[in-house]
Amino acid sequence: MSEAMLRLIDVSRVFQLGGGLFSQPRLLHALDGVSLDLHKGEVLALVGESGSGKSTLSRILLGLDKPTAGDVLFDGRSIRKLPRREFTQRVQPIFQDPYSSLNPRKTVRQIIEMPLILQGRHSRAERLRRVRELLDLLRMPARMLDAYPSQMSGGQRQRVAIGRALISRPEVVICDEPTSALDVSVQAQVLNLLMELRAELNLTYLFISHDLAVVEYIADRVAVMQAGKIVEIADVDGLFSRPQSDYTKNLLASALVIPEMADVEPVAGQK
Ligand SMILES: Nc1ncnc2c1ncn2[C@@H]1O[C@H](COP(=O)(O)OP(=O)(O)OP(=O)(O)O)[C@@H](O)[C@H]1O
Repeated sequence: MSEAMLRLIDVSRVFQLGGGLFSQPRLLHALDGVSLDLHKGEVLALVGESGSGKSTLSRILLGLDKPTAGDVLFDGRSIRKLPRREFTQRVQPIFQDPYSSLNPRKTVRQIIEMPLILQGRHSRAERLRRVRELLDLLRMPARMLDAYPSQMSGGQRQRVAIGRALISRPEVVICDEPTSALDVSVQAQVLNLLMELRAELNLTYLFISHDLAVVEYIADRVAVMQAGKIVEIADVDGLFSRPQSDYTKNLLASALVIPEMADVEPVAGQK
């Protein structure tokens, strides 16, 4: 496997909860000595139950939060020492909810070109050319340029959020549950689009998801988190066919329960 684009070295993040005049604060170890490499060109999925630390890890990888201990390297350099502008150009997020992450008062064109405006290096014509190019890549018609988020479907909004992430030509994309707010029928289209874009643009993905079926479909490797630690990391086939830790085995077993049935009370007299 090729070199690490992002490398977490023994990263911890401790939150102080509560505490007052007469009580000590409680320390919550959201991340506890996590070391992890994201290799160039791979899709590394991060799974684990709610509260295991996935979002905290992604916020630290994006430089939106700082570790209490340890370091994060991007392309061999500590992100603490990288100019913020360079880092945000090369590492971009795609979040779960395209409804709240898009400004309802901006058009598709204005939303997608915003990162280029912030960079301040592109003429108006150059920005429009890049947005048009991206719409093509996103399989969206050029007439959508002037549409507002309220005029679009959930899938189209997530395509726009993907466009905004890709306009600055990043190398790494941190996808935090990018399809979980979408209808099942639209999820597959957006996942396929993400995979095509990865091949066309040579992208590297860290892909956070609760949905193990999605992970099995999209990932090359899977890291499993429990209570702030990585308990297992393996190639996707190995992890699904030969899970090593009890935690991973339980996670896979619970995913086999049909969600609709899990909430149904057994009928009296039946098991
Ligand atoms: N800003 C914060 N202040 C205090 N505690 C926090 C903060 N952010 C996260 N935590 C705690 O850290 C732990 C890990 O949270 P995190 O959101 O990273 O988990 P997660 O695996 O992403 O969960 P989910 O899948 O539900 O999003 C949780 O116990 C959470 O309550």
